[in-house]
Amino acid sequence: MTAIDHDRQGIVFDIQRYSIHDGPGVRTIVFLKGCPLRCRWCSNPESQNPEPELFYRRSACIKCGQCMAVCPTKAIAYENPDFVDRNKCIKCGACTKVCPTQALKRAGKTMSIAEVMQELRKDAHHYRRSGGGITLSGGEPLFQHEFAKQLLMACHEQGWNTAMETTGCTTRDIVRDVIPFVDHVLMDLKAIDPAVHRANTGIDNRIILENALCIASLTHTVVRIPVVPGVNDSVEAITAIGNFAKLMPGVDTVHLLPYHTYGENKYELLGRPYPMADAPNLKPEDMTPFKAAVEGLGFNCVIGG
Ligand SMILES: C[S@@+](CC[C@H](N)C(=O)[O-])C[C@H]1O[C@@H](n2cnc3c(N)ncnc32)[C@H](O)[C@@H]1O
Ligand code: SF4
Ligand code: SF4
Ligand code: SF4
Repeated sequence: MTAIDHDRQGIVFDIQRYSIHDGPGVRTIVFLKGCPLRCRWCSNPESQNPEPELFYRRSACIKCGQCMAVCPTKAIAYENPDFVDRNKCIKCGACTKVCPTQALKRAGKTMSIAEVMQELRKDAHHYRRSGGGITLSGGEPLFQHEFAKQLLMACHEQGWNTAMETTGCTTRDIVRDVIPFVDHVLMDLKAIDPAVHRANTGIDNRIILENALCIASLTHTVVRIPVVPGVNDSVEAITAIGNFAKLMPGVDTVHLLPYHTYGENKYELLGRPYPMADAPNLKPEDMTPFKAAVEGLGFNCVIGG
C-alpha cells in the first residue's frame, strides 16, 4: 500500500462538524473544491471552480477602501457595479485579510492532509461512539482525487468510517484507485436522458452511469436523486433513474432530495446570476409520487438522507 503523504496539499472550502445526514453516525464533512459539472441548481456554487474564490457581501461593506489599497492588480473599484473585477483578480486573498467587516471573504484554502486530520481528530471520540467518521463532499471529491485518496487512507489508519458524496464524473482508473478507501458511497444520479443531463449540468452522463455501476461493485452504495423542478420532477424521470439503480450491484436504498434554494445567496456573493431563478423549493410531501415509484421498484426510499 502507498505510504500516506501528510504534507500533500488540497483546496478545502469548508469543514462541517456534527453532521448526522451524510453517512452513518456522527460525521465531519470535508468539502473539497473543483467540479466538472455545472448543475443549474447547485447549492454549493463556490465549490465548482478548483481555485479559491472571493465572496463579496455588499451589505457588509463600509466603503473604507482598505481592500483597494492592497490589491496588487487593481481589481477592486467603487465604480465597478460588481465591485470586484473577477477577470483581473489573481485570488491572492490580500483584500480579505484587511477587510474590517468580512465583506470580502475567501472561499477555499490550501490545507495539508496533516492539517485536515488535526481538525478531524477533534471529534474522534464521537466517531468511535456512534460508528461515524468522515464524509468527503464538494464540489466533486474525485476532482482532487490524490488528495481525497490520501485523506481517506489517513482516516482508515485511525479506524474511522469513510463516506463520499459523489457524482462519479471521473475516469475509471480514478474510481478503481480511490473508491476502495470509501466504506459508503452516496452516488448522485441526476438524469438518465443524456440530453436532459447535458442541458442541466453541462456534461454528458455516459461516463457517470458507467462509473456508478463500477462504484456499486466496489463498495456499499446508496443512490441519491436531487429532485429538481423542470429537470426530473416526473414519475417517468424518477422511474428511469430507479430502473438504472436496479442494475447497480447491492443497491437497495434510494434517497430523494427535494430541490431547495439555500445556495441562492451564494451566487450573489460570487457575482453570478442564479440559474434556477423563480423555481420553488420542493417540500417533502411533493416527493410522495416519486417515493411510491421508487418503492414500487423494490427499494427502501428515504426523503432527505
Ligand atoms: C453539493 S453536492 C456535492 C457532491 C457531488 N458533487 C454531487 O453532486 O453529488 C451534495 C449533494 O447536494 C445535492 N444538491 C445540490 N444542490 C441541491 C439543491 N439545490 N437542492 C437539493 N439538493 C441539492 C446534490 O444532489 C448532492 O446530493
Ligand atoms: S484576492 Fe487579491 S487580486 Fe483578488 S481582489 Fe483581492 S487583493 Fe485583489
Ligand atoms: S475593505 Fe471591506 S469594508 Fe472596506 S471597502 Fe473593501 S470590502 Fe468594503
Ligand atoms: S455535481 Fe455536485 S458540486 Fe458539482 S455542480 Fe452538481 S451539485 Fe454542484
